[in-house]
Amino acid sequence: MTSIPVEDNGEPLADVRGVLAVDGRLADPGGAYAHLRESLLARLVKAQRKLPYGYRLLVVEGYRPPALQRQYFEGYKDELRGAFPEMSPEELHVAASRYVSPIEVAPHTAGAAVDLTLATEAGVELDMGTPVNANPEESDGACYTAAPNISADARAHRKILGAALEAAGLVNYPTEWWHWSYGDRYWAMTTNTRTAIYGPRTLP
Ligand SMILES: C[C@@H](N)C(=O)N[C@H](C)C(=O)O
Ligand SMILES: [Zn+2]
Repeated sequence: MTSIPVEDNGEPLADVRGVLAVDGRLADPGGAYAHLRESLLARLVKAQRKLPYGYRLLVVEGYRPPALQRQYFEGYKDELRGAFPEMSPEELHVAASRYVSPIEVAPHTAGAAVDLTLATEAGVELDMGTPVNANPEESDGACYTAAPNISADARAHRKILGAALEAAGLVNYPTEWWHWSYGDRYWAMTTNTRTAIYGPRTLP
């Protein structure tokens, strides 16, 4: 994926709070987690309008500073090393990359990816089969978007979420039902677009 060029269009990061419902479980003091590229946020607003009556998007994490992305990647690699001590460093890197992006291609550091779920108007989260951020080991693979080992309700909720977000132009990372992106390298690859339009940046 690193072969896909990035031509950042310079679009600013926008605050999601006050526009969509945002959950505070991963909040940082500066509010970085609640920022996304402007056009991605506009697409989420469109997606929310496509949801059935009474459903809302609930944003959990958007922009991630590079240092935090590295911390997530190394932390998960350490967890895997403890569980699978026989793995070589290369195998650990590949296995960790399934669930957390290595820094070179991380879409959250570009404000181009969002982790989100569905909730009621009152903010009660719907059953999606696993919590947001459940990893493949702890969820027995149920975090995969197309996993068969979830209830019919959870399947229906994933379908509703996916239909609204796809119609708004976002793409899903199939290891994680909650991870959607627009404008990053993974989006460019999936949509056959020549370049990604958002690269890594810092929050002013
Ligand atoms: C860690 C998880 N929430 C996540 O965001 N994973 C993707 C693949 C990422 O790090 O970009
Ligand atoms: Zn994500």
